[in-house]
Amino acid sequence: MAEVAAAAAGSTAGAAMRVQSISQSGQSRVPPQYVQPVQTRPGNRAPGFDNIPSVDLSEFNPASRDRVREEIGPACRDWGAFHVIGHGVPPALLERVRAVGRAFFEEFPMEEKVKYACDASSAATEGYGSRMLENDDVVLDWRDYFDHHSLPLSRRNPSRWPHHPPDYRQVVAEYSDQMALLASKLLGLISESLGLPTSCIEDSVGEFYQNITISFYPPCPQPDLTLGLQAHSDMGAVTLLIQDDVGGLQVLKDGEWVMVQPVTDAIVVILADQTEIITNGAYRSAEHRAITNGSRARLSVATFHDPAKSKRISPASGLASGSSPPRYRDVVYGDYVSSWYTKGPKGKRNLDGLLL
Ligand SMILES: O=C(O)CCC(=O)C(=O)O
Ligand SMILES: [Fe+2]
Repeated sequence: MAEVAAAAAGSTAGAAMRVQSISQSGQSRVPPQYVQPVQTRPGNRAPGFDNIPSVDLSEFNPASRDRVREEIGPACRDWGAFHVIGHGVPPALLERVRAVGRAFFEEFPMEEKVKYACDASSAATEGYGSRMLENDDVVLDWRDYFDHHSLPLSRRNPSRWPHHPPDYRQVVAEYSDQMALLASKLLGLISESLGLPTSCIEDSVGEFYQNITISFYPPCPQPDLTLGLQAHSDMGAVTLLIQDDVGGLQVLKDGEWVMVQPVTDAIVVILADQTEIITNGAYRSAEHRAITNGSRARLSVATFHDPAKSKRISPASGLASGSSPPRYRDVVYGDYVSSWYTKGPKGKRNLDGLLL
């Protein structure tokens, strides 16, 4: 342990232990804080499904809109997560954002990385971090990350983002804009697939508060005992995620963990909790987690689209009236976020707490 502590000593703010430092120290066992209790360990793969569903948005025009809606509806209802292909975001940009992320984690020395450390004493601050929750009694995730506050533009300050490689900031800014456009297009289709006006869900969410989190999961000496990221659903409206070819994202489907197999150039769409509330439970947020890998480092880039903290979220009137009353209590989004960070995700317990 002394070596691990020494290897992690490069961290300053909050003295957070960096998973990458532990991984590089070459220990054959993970420190005890990373060992999951038996019931949440990765276990065996579910035999039932090879992958989450896939929806092709190419040739997206008024004539194909019906087909796309018909595919998106069941994917949202039965899974809450699906791949989109033919999404119009240039594959070179997806590759570039993965490359700049990898460069930060793998080419920057630790003493440079920690200059960007996020404020470990409060939740979801921008920068380089290793712990999602402040609470000390939780099992730790085998993950380091960099969180960027990217939209609205008033929150975007690229001077707080890594300065290397030289195009890091420009790539992340361009990626942010492309993801917001795609999120808006998807929320429109998702609304239509429920018979709602195109803008219904986006109007309920309001202006997007977008964060981009690049997660880095270093090789783990005990992948059977650990999780890269504990089971959770995302808090906001919709998450767009890309991963590399290592794979490790899993989605819970009918009580079994299904591997999200990497699909070249695809983007994973993950419905988040506010969309479940707005659709009055017609569409469910996806419970998901990341497992670790014994030999290869894995990188993912998750782009979250959330309401403003002051926004009150409630089921859409078109889905919660007459014979189908509201199934969720209204919530001010900022209160939802505070409670999520205080209690921790434990699957979907925060959303379940709003059920009427
Ligand atoms: O790395 C992944 O695949 C999952 C990331 C994720 O779920 C998150 O950041 O909320
Ligand atoms: Fe997530």
